[in-house]
Amino acid sequence: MTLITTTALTKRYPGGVTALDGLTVAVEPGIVALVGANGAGKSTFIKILLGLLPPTEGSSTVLGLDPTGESDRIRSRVGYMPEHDCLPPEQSAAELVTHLGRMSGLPRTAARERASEALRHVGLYEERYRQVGGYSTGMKQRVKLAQALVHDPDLLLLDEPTNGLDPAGREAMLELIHRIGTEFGISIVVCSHLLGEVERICTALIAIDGGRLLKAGTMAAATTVRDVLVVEVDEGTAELEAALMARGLSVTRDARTLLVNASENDDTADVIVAAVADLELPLHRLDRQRRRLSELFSVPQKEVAGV
Ligand SMILES: Nc1ncnc2c1ncn2[C@@H]1O[C@H](COP(=O)(O)OP(=O)(O)OP(=O)(O)O)[C@@H](O)[C@H]1O
Repeated sequence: MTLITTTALTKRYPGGVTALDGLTVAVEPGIVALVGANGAGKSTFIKILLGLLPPTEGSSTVLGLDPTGESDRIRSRVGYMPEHDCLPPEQSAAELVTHLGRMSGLPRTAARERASEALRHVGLYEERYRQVGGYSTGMKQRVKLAQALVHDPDLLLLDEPTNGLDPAGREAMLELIHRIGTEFGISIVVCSHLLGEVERICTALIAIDGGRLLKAGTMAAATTVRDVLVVEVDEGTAELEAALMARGLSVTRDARTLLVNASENDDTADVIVAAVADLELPLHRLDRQRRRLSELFSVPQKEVAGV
């Protein structure tokens, strides 16, 4: 079943801001990156999917359900990690997550057990009876993730889960999200304005810009390879550059990396390997250059529309 669909989804806030503007997407299950600059409309999109906000126009489905009429059913199957810190400081993580499990409809004992389990998954089991107010930012983010997981959802909507974290904390959070998505088989939508980090852990992408769809599809398609081969040798870069040019290849050099145009000749990789062997150089790397996700946002929108 398609995870999320939207048709011409539009949200205009009172006061005239158009946060979403005719967004049409269909997303398959997996770990989905919802990317866009600050103010692009990501939080608005998530809130509409949860049924917390009505759209001005258009429609959507989440797990086949309609957020405008079936938001209770959606919230029983979807876990939501909001962007901002909204945790009561005097409660322990165990109390808080149990309470939110109860609110999701779990009986008391099941809520307590599920809360312990969710806190174990996010690495807070040992600390679960401490007051949340004394937690670090990383621990607070993990509590928010645990409460999103407590009722065993089919889909997690995570709004900027790495916000406020230092590089090590971000890395750990991304690893955790990836593990939850792959080991538990839960679909996840991760909102982020940091392209590099979602590029690594997500299988699909929805990119929005000013409330409009910039691109949607698999991450592999979004970062498709280019007709450029990347060559690195441990020594002899200049010699190799000259040898490749002598063999008629078009080469540009970027420090220790040689970028070789491979669009005109299928044998380019073979020619490179032969040149490296002739010069008896230690080959360190030879592969196709991938397009980075960040490049999506640095090209004019009309160039991307047809991709
Ligand atoms: N309740 C509101 N009333 C009026 N305008 C709003 C409201 N909420 C959001 N907006 C505006 O709608 C636009 C999209 O906001 P939204 O929060 O959805 O973007 P975002 O991509 O999640 O950004 P951020 O990452 O900064 O939260 C912004 O211009 C924002 O100022």
